[in-house]
Amino acid sequence: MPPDPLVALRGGLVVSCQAYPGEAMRDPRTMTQVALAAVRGGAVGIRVQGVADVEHVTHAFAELGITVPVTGLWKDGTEGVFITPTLRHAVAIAHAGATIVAIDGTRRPRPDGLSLTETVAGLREHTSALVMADCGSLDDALAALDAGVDVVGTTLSGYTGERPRTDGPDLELLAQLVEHVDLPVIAEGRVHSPAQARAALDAGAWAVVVGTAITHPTSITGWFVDALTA
Ligand SMILES: CC(=O)N[C@H](C=O)[C@@H](O)[C@H](O)[C@H](O)COP(=O)(O)O
Repeated sequence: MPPDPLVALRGGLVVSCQAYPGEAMRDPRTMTQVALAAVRGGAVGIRVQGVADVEHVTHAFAELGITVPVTGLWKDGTEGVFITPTLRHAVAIAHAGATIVAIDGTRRPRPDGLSLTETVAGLREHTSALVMADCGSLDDALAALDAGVDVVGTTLSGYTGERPRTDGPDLELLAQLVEHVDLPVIAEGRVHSPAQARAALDAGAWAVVVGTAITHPTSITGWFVDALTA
């Protein structure tokens, strides 16, 4: 059986609460409020970006007695390997309070020259956090399994060149991971409706992460505006 925090996520919705550089909502207090609203709505997990947001959300949860596991990541840059790209970033996110640290789980060279295996080993040496590999293909996820991660996600499908950027979630990749990777598989990326979330669970996802469609008002507004102006 997987570790307890992963058991807590099973069959549920994880809400990713992220604002991008320069946006009005990019503030740890705002993201904490969004996270609290998501928990009130039934989210079984929260995903947040950056040391300050992880600290703020985990402190608020502790004060309020909320035990929902927090997955943390640190985005550094926008090109190539940018999701928790190095061991330094990963350790900082774990020390900020994340129960699960999401890291780039692709086979691309990492900026600090460490392999994924070395990164996972380093994280285990310095912290007790679980490790989620954000993958872009089946080969990524198989390599991540070998590297010793605890859970894999389809997070980077459509963003690394190995898979097409589907309109909705990459259910085909999800099914491949569920069949071939003996770890919990999290569906993440472009889940834009409750029906798509349900389809991901039905395809074998351990849990479903939704970000933009719940927590990014600028994108959601744009979808409506596009519909009105088409
Ligand atoms: C590719 C990348 O940078 N993904 C990031 C990972 O944390 C976030 O920007 C996404 O919002 C998150 O994965 C959830 O996906 P969606 O927002 O599509 O529901």
